[in-house]
Amino acid sequence: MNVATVRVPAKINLCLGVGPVREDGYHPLATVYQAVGLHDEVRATSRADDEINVVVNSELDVRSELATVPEDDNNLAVKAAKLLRDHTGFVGGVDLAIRKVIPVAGGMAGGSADAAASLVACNDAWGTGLGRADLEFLAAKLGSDVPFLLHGGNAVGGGRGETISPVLARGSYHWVFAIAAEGLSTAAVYAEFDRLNADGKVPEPKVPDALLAALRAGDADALGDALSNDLTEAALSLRPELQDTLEVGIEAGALGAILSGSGPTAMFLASDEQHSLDIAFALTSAAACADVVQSHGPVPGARLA
Ligand SMILES: C[C@](O)(CO)[C@H](O)COP(=O)(O)OP(=O)(O)OC[C@H]1O[C@@H](n2ccc(N)nc2=O)[C@H](O)[C@@H]1O
Ligand SMILES: Nc1ncnc2c1ncn2[C@@H]1O[C@H](COP(=O)(O)OP(=O)(O)OP(=O)(O)O)[C@@H](O)[C@H]1O
Repeated sequence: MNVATVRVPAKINLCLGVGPVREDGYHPLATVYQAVGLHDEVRATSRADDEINVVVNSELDVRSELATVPEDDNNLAVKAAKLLRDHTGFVGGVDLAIRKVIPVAGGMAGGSADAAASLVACNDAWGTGLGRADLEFLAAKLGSDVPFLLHGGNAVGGGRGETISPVLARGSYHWVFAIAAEGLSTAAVYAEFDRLNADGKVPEPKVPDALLAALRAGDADALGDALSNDLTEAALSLRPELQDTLEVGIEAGALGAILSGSGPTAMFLASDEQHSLDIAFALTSAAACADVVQSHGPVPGARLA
């Protein structure tokens, strides 16, 4: 019996450019990912038989959403373990234990993070010895965000999000996250994007030059101005009250304020630790969300603990 524990971060999209829906139902993206310091943990304990089991628990169960995380074959961490086993021909099973901190259905890629962590943890516990490139290949099959969660740091995402390329970046950034009481379905937000754009022509997405320049310079003010998210209108159409949450952070002087991915988490850029506390305080006082979390990025991707 071998045990491997992996810590994996959440992601945010500093920009999220969304193009016209493709024939396979996915949308082409031009995004810059950043991994941030909210971590899930996945522990893999190898089994001699062929069972793959999962249990999920959390010390931060602020929302009923945790109950919606499946403890069966639908869990993305289980899918990852099965994919690795099929790919390598390994004979044996695993018990997976997930400690969730990343908000569920929060637009921060929590499920994708657990899938990335499960790949790394099982690869270690089973001794299957796959390298980075093979793990990234499997990650792309599991979901659009999964390859980035292996990678971590900052990266440009293309294709449907699964193609990762490096970005020149410096600086560490202070973030405040407003966690909503109820999650939003990623598929539903993309469907709303299509509905809202049914009449117009959606241009091919592009990462804004101003954002890349801000990251190269490590300039938090410029980064705040350059944050963007093409899913904003769709997410706000499904959840109009998120506009109020964004405004509370803006009034508290956030350098930038957007929704994280498909939402409903709102993210605010602060200039330093004290500013981050001020924004967190304003959000809490205004009861603008269910929970407030301060964090920083970039941080590394899925790693053995
Ligand atoms: C919103 C983001 O988090 C931004 O990084 C991602 O685009 C979502 O990534 P994800 O949750 O890993 O998405 P997947 O599990 O691959 O897809 C979930 C659903 O989202 C929609 N989807 C996802 C990615 C994409 N580029 N276009 C899409 O239309 C599809 O309806 C898909 O069925
Ligand atoms: N390990 C997992 N953790 C969380 N959710 C999971 C997991 N496995 C499957 N799911 C399912 O996926 C749904 C979406 O959860 P997730 O937390 O990944 O959303 P998200 O963070 O909004 O995703 P993204 O940012 O990638 O769009 C959950 O409601 C749950 O049903």
